[in-house]
Parts: sequence; C-alpha cells; structure tokens
Amino acid sequence: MQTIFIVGAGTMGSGIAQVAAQSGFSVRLYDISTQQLERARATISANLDRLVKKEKLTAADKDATLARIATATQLDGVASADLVIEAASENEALKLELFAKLDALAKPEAILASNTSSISITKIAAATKNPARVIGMHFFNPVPVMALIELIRGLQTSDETYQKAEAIAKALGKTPVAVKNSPGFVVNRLLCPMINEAIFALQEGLASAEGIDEAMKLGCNHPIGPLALADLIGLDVELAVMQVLYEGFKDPKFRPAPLLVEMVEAGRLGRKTGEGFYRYDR
Ligand SMILES: NC(=O)c1ccc[n+]([C@@H]2O[C@H](COP(=O)([O-])OP(=O)(O)OC[C@H]3O[C@@H](n4cnc5c(N)ncnc54)[C@H](O)[C@@H]3O)[C@@H](O)[C@H]2O)c1
Repeated sequence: MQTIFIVGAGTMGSGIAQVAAQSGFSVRLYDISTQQLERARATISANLDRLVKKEKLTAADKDATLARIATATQLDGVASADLVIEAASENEALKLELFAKLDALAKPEAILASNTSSISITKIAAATKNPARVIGMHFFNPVPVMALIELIRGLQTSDETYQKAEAIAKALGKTPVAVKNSPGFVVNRLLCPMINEAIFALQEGLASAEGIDEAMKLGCNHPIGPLALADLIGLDVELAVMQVLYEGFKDPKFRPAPLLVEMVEAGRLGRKTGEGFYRYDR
C-alpha cells in the first residue's frame, strides 16, 4: 500500500491527507472546489508549522510531507491508488454516485473506504460492482489528534478488505476498532444520545448549562461537558445524528430533544455561528 486517493478536501479530507502524508504515504487529494484544495493545503502547512515550532517535526520533514500531497480536480488519478478514502459531503445520493465511479476507475485490488458518519456501508457497497472491497473507515475530528478509526464492515465486505484496512489504520498511527454496520456505529450511538439527554435536562431546568457541564466533568471525569461539546460539534450535526438513530431504529428513546430542534431552527448552531448553549467571540 503506497498511494492513497482522498475524495473531498474539507475538514476531514484535509486531516486524513495530513496524517497519511506524515505516515509516508503518497497522497492525492481531490475536490470539486479548487478553493477547498487551496484551503486544505494552507491548513496542513499551518498544522505542520506548529509541529516544527514544538520541535516534534523537522523543517525538512515538513517539506517532505507536503511534497507527498498532490491535489487534483479530476478523478483520473484513482487508477493508480491502492486505497481510496471518500470524505466528501454527507449526502447519500452523492456518495452512491461517487462509489459507482470510483469502482469503475480503481484497479481491482484497490480498497474503497468511506468516512461517512451515518450512511449505511452496505448501501454504499451495493452501488459498486465489487462490493467486497468496500469498507467504512470512520475517522474522528481533528484527524491528526484523534487516535480512533471505527472500521465498519458492510454485509458484503470481505475478510481480506478488512485486514488490509486494519493494517493501513495502524500504519496511519491510529487504533482501529471493528464495528458492525449500524446507525451511528459505536461512538455516535453512545455519545449523541448522552448529549441529547443533557439538552433534555437543560430544557427541564434540572440545572443550568454550566451546572450540567460542570457535573459531568467533575462527576465523570469527562474532559468537556456535553453542552460545550454539542457547541463544538455543531447543533445541526448533533440533530442530524439523532434523526439517523431515530429513523434507523424506530425507537422513541432516540427522539431529538425539542430544545435541540428549536436551537437549530434559530440558527444557534454552536461555535460556528458564535452562539449555541454558550456565546463565543468570533
Ligand atoms: N466533521 C466531522 O467531525 C466528521 C467526523 C467524522 C466523519 N465525518 C464525515 O466525513 C465526511 C466529510 O465531512 P467534513 O466535515 O470534512 O465535510 P466538509 O464540508 O468540511 O468537506 C466536504 C468536502 O467535500 C467536497 N465535495 C462535495 N462534493 C464532492 C464531490 N462530488 N467530489 C469531491 N469532493 C466533493 C466539498 O467541496 C468539501 O470540500 C462526511 O461524510 C462526514 O459525515 C465528519
């Protein structure tokens, strides 16, 4: 495995590109937007500069890492890739269309992975002619910092594909955890209902936002309270995950808190809009 083709140069795609290049892989980062590609390169360069400043990376290593990342606005480079990681926008129709194209362009032994947070890997695999080579590689944000990759097997994913993906996850310096294809996988299945319950607690006046967060930090040793975390993740993203869980399991225990829905309606999405459960200077 030497060449990784990454589809989508947003938050996740740029982070995956950085980690892959730092781990010695040759990376081709593709996006339909040249602006996003330029932004990704600038972000990666700034991240590497910080590592140089902290003496965790030499200036020569930084240059070598950046030199391993080529950007592209065409899909044709897929043919030379050993692994494709799709990190384009979270849109099912888009991903199904992309995987049909990637499957037609990639060499037969290449693996096709999706970083989707919520779309069924089985469904994505079914959009290809060779579904056994499709797998979920779910990275966490920020990718250079977070150690986990959930490795999600669709019904069709072969053992060989899983083993290859597991080896790559380790080569990227990450810790893979095997997860079945199911709404929210493991982390979002547990984390998002906890945040949702914190919003119910706030709505019921059980405690103030600061009180709820302080209680979970001091009582459970969480590094950040659930409401501050919701602001960080984005309330729209939290709501979308709860809707995926609610629809996926048809179980009322996953119903989104009405206050969460209302906050999203008001455009109070957290840090990215300057206001969520807390206010932020922008
Ligand atoms: N942000 C997170 O915390 C997080 C965590 C884990 C997984 N994910 C998943 O990763 C994926 C990407 O999320 P993100 O937060 O990086 O989104 P983002 O909006 O930051 O980036 C998405 C990128 O995809 C590009 N794009 C759209 N259509 C494309 C196409 N047809 N071909 C190539 N590129 C295309 C956009 O131009 C954009 O640059 C989603 O599936 C999301 O669910 C996100």
